[in-house]
Amino acid sequence: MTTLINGRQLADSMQEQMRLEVEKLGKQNAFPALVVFLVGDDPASKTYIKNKEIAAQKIGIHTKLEHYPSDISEEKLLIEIKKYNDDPHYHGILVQLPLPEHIDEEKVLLNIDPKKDVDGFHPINMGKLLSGKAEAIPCTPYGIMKMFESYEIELSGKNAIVIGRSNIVGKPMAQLLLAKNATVTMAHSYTKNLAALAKQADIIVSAVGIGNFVTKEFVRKGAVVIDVGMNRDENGKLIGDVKFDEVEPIASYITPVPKGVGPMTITMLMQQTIQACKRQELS
Ligand SMILES: Nc1nc(=O)c2c([nH]1)NC[C@@H]1CN(c3ccc(C(=O)N[C@@H](CCC(=O)O)C(=O)O)cc3)C=[N+]21
Repeated sequence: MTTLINGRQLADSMQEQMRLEVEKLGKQNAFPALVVFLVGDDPASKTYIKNKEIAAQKIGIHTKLEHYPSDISEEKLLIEIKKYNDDPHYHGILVQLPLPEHIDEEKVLLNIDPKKDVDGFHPINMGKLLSGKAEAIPCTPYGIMKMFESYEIELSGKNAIVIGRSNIVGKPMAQLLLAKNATVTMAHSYTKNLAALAKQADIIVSAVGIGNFVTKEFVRKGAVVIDVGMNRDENGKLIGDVKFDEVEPIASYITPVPKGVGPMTITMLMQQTIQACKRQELS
């Protein structure tokens, strides 16, 4: 029997809790607000941002979109970010990635006030994640941890493999699993015998960005399979990294795409905006 991890449903119930919390905060004169920077017109980025706005509206978080043409200079972008660092009405700042080639992503992230870094991408927050005392945690891995918690999936002593080593998903995911006492393998494009390695794992998290990459050869009977992929097939349909139809019968738990990890990413962003607001307004 395979359990489908319903990210959409978990996201909805968490967002309803957050709505109540935001209502209470309002009575204390604290109104969570998030600014989202979008540079250029990448259609995928626009979809994500639209979904963030829908969630924020449901919860009662104020959002503002700062949309710039793709040729904005790095200097100008940094000036715009600084304005929000200094604006006490905004508690969270998110700069949608990826940025155009001519802008140094690391420099931009370094210029967000770490207190307002609701993505957890600032080097200070990434460093704190390593020491186990992070305030902001990258939203996708954080949302996956909430899925494990909600479905009571045991991590301690389990063999987990994270496929993909990006700063925003793979690396923080591995740290969070490690903190819950999993034995973590990090795999990437240079890893040898990947399918055989993955087949030893109790938990597989795939964040490679290649459709149908994880086939049944990767999955041991009863493994937990988490699909972070957001890929398009030849017809433009959204698909994950996992070849769902053949992996689903083997897995004990599996996330779908869409309505799996994606909605949880957005939910955790909202949660961290609320936390940032509380820290900035109530202390
Ligand atoms: N600074 C920054 N922070 C991010 O958190 C960030 C980012 N940059 N850049 C891009 C990635 C990707 N990401 C997603 C958000 C929502 C869905 C989402 O809503 N997915 C829906 C469907 C979306 C669709 O239909 O295309 C689902 O899976 O059900 C997916 C992916 C956030 N990211």
